[in-house]
Order: sequence, then structure tokens, then C-alpha cells
Amino acid sequence: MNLRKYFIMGSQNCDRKPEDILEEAAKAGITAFQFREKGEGSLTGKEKLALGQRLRDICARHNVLFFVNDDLDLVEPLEADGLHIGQDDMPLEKAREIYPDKKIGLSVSNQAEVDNSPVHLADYLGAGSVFATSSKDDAEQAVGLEWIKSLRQQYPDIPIVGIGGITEKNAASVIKAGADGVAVISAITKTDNIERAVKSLS
Ligand SMILES: Cc1ncc(COP(=O)(O)OP(=O)(O)O)c(N)n1
Ligand SMILES: Cc1nc(C(=O)O)sc1CCOP(=O)(O)O
Ligand SMILES: [Mg+2]
Repeated sequence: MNLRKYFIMGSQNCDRKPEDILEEAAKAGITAFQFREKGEGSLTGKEKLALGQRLRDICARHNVLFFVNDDLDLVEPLEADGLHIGQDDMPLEKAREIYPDKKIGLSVSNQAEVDNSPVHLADYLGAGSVFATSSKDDAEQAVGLEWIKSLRQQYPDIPIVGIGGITEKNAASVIKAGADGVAVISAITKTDNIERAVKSLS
């Protein structure tokens, strides 16, 4: 499972067609994608499903892992490779029961969340926010690179993806701290050069 360059996006993050942005990012070398259609201006119902299908097809063509965020009803219709759940979503034990063979990512933002989570049931951990972000309304305060280092020390073997405020400039520091990959929204959706941005994600 290659989570090195993990792009997360929904139509609410895009100033132009999400399909075009994803196609460019896939060509530039992202290794994983998460469909996160959430927040102000996001699509619902049939429109959400239809966009998910188009984005899923792009990932399949480029051999990019496809994850669904939160909306677990979309996992089967979109034939997702996996799903990402946070501390306020479906409990990991239940998600694992329903999807024994899918890759499941779990968000962890602090030690209490780790201590109260069945981490062994997750395929990877999403650790953040590493830096300040404006892409998520309810993001926790930035936890810094120390959180990546601490998680890596506690879990030498589980894949860790840093998330939150990661840019072309600071991505390398996240990997150096022990993460296997970086997950980004705005570093790709807001850039004027997707190819350069993806290539710079260390
Ligand atoms: C890779 C990755 N890590 C963390 C998150 C955040 O998940 P969550 O805390 O459930 O918040 P929402 O994304 O659902 O708003 C993520 N999506 N992906
Ligand atoms: C979806 C998400 N989850 C976060 C967390 O801390 O769990 S931060 C975040 C948004 C990341 O967007 P950007 O790359 O633009 O900062
Ligand atoms: Mg969530």
C-alpha cells in the first residue's frame, strides 16, 4: 500500500472541474486519493455518487488507491480500495467487521485518542493536524512534527500519514519525522502547477 503522496479532495475544494484536477495529480504521481465530499458547497445524493464514480474511474486508470471518507455507504458502489474514519465516525471495530478486506485508515490527533482506539485494526494512521490548516473547519490545534515522531516510536510498523497544512516546502520534514506519506488538500487544489506540487511532496 503506497500512501506516500495521498491527495484528498471533494468538489468543495475545487475552483475548476474536480476530474481535471485529479487527472493532473494522478499523471504527476499521487499514489492514493480520498474522496472527501464534505462541508459547505459539497454535493449530496446522486450527484455525489456520480462524481465519486468519475473520480474512482480516474484512480483506476492511473493505478491510484481510492479511499472514501466518512460516507461508508459509498464504499461498495464505488468499489473503493478502502475507507478513512475519524474519531467521530463509525467505530473502527464496526467498520472492520463490515469491511474485513478493505484498507481502513484511522485519524489520531493525540495520545488519548490512540490509547482509546483499537489501533491494531487499522491499516494506517492519519496523524494531524501537523501544521495549521484552513481546509477543515473542525481541525484540532496543530500538533507539530513531535506527534509524528511519538507515533512512530510507539508503532514502528504501522503506516503513518501526516495531514494538515502540509505544503511543497514542509513535506520533507514530515517524512523525516517518521511518516510514510503526506496527505494534502490545498497543496494540490490551490496550486497553479499541480505537476510541480506533486513532485515536491518529497
Ligand atoms: C488521511 C486522513 N487523515 C485524517 C483525516 C481526518 O479524518 P476525520 O478526523 O474523520 O475528519 P474528516 O476528514 O472526516 O473531516 C482524513 N480525512 N484523512
Ligand atoms: C481533512 C483533514 N484532516 C485533518 C486532520 O487534522 O485530521 S487536517 C485536514 C485538512 C488538510 O487540508 P490541507 O492539506 O489543505 O491543510
Ligand atoms: Mg471523518
